[in-house]
Formats: sequence, structure tokens, C-alpha cells
Amino acid sequence: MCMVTLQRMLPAFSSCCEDLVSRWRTSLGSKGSCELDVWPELKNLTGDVISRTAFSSSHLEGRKIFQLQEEQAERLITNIRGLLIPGYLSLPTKNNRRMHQINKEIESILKNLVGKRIQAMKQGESTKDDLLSLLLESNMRQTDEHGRSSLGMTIEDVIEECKLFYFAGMETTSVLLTWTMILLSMHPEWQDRAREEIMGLFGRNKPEYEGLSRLKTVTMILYEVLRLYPPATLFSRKTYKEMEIGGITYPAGVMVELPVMFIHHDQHIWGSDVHEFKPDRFADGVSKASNDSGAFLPFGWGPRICIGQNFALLEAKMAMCMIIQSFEFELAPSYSHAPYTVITLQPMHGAQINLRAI
Ligand code: HEM
Repeated sequence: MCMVTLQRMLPAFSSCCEDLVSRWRTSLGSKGSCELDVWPELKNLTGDVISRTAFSSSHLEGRKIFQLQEEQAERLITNIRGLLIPGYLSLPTKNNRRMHQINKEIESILKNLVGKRIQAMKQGESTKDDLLSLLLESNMRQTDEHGRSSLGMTIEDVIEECKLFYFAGMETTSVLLTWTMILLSMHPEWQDRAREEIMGLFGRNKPEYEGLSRLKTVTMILYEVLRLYPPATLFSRKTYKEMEIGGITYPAGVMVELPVMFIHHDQHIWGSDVHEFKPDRFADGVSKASNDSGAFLPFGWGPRICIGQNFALLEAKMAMCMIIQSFEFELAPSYSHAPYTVITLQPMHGAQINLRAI
């Protein structure tokens, strides 16, 4: 996603963050402090951001889709964790019937939404600065340039892409923000350093694009969080023909897993302080942070690298700036540290944090 496009999405980022901060302010009560499990809150935030940036004016419909998809993911995990017998997913169990129904509901909302947008575009209505318009515009351009509609995506493809935005973009960014709040609670000296930088650049004003791209300490902190707690702990590839990797010959059809978590925690690459939270290691950029410039892989690598990485980092910077401008935070006594993987790396018992207004 190019920087100009991202810049145009900034108002959507900041208005979602404003909603979050004012909701948290309301929970503070008369003492000016409160305990909050920030994880579901931050999931709400990133879901809201994707809804608004993907579907702008129709973001309430977008939010409905994402809520349905969240229910779908939970039901799928329940199924996977349960006893798996061949054909189990096709049995008309209560869970499977609901999953089928959810699928139908999502597709029908999306079909309607995409159809309306295509109609509006054909009638020359001004396009919106959202992901759906970007997708449809580039699809139409491709169709025109080549004069063949077969190169463009079908409505079904567009619908699948819209669904992917949620899976790829919402959960990942929410866990990045959650681990960042947890680690800045564990390391208050870094919370202070981040606040100093943020207040120096923006004071109490709304962060703008120029300032966000000058944040150094906050960027180092986000990188260190992504190193220690990568939202995607591994990714997979399949050999499509016989090939040699690292001196071993693999036949076609072998699944190869890249263990991002292990690479990010390898002391031969990062040094003996590998398990410590030390954002300073990124002071001279990613390539100087370790002895292997390709070892930092939170967004994947190669042709399938995350297309949303700039989007995610800008969103995370905006959110952290607005949170840190308004609150000091520390871990609540009820917090218990238990990272575990359910597709993404999550805090098993939530992220209970004490917030205090500043
Ligand atoms: C901290 C946040 C994020 C992390 C850690 C992350 C991580 C990743 C990783 C590791 C991959 C590559 C998977 C592979 O190679 O098999 C990926 C792919 C992808 N990501 Fe992200 N992502 C994040 C945010 C986002 C956002 C916000 C969006 C959309 C707005 C997004 C959209 C995508 C898409 C569409 C792909 C598939 C690209 C392809 O297959 O060509 N991601 N992401």
C-alpha cells in the first residue's frame, strides 16, 4: 500500500483511536484510574479501523461482517480442537450448521456491498478512499488496459479479498498493540521514553503523518515487540517441484515451515541478550540489529510478504501515540503472563492493565 494512500486513511485511523481513548476515559471513574483487559478493546479498535478503511461509509455493515467472521473463527477452532474424524466438518452438527449460516450471511452482505459500489462507480460517482474502491479500481484498470475482462477479478474474488483483510489485518495488529502495552507496562522506563518523544513531537495534539514518520523510539519499541512476540509465529511454503534447500533435496508437495519465533529468539543471531526487551538494538535500523539482516521476519519475506505492513505500523503508531498521550499504565495484579498461539500469538488470560489518566 503506497504512502499517499495510507496518508488518506489517517483520518479514519485517528477517529477510531479517539473513540477508544474517550471510551477508556469514561471507564476511569472518580479516582481517575481503572483496571481494564485491553486485549478485547484493542481488537475492537483494529476491527473498527479495517471496517472504516475497507468500507468507509458502509463501515457498520463492515463491522457486522467482521463480527460474524470472528464468531466463525472461534467455531472453527472449536471444531479443530475437538475430536476430528474424517467428514466431521460436513456433519449437520449445531456448530457446523451455524458456520454454514454465517458463511451465507457474510457473502450476502458483501455481495450487496460490492454490487452497490460497482454500480456507483459505473454511474461516475466520486470514488472513496477505501480498500474496496482501491481493489475495484485497480481491477477495472486491469480489465481496461488489457481489453480482456478475464484478467480482472470476479465479484467472488473481491469478496474473498475483503474477507482476507479481516483475517490478515485485524487480529495481527491487535496482538501487536496488546503486547506493546504489556511490555511497556513491564518496562516503564521505555514507556517514559516513548511519552517523551510523543509529547515532544505532538504535545496534546492529534498526531499527523509527518510527525508519525519521524518517531524513532516508538518504532524501535514496535520492532522489538514484533521480534519477541511476532503475531505470526511461523509461515509455510510447499515445494511445487523437486528442489534443494540447504543441501537437502525435497520432492514436490512437501510443506516447509519457517519458524519465525525460533529465528527471532536465536542467540547466535541476536546475541546473548536475545530474550531481553531491548528496543535499542534497532537504533541503527533493522539490518544492523542482528548479525543476519534477513532474520527479522514479522511480516514474512519474499513475494508473499505482508501487503499491509506499512498500514499496520502506521495504525500501531497512531494508536500508541494517542494512548500514551492520555494514559500511564502498568500491569494489574490479576495479569498472568501466558503467550500462546491460536493462529496468532495471544495472551492466554487476557491483558489486564491499570490505566491512569495524565
Ligand atoms: C502487525 C500486523 C501484521 C503482521 C504481523 C502481519 C504478518 C503477515 C505475514 C507474516 C504474512 C505472510 C504470510 C506468508 O508469507 O505466508 C502476511 C501476509 C498478508 N498480510 Fe499481513 N500482517 C499484519 C497486518 C496486515 C494488515 C493490516 C493487512 C491489511 C490491511 C494485512 C494483509 C495481508 C495480506 C493480504 C497478506 C497476504 C499477501 C499475499 O499472500 O500475497 N496484513 N501478513
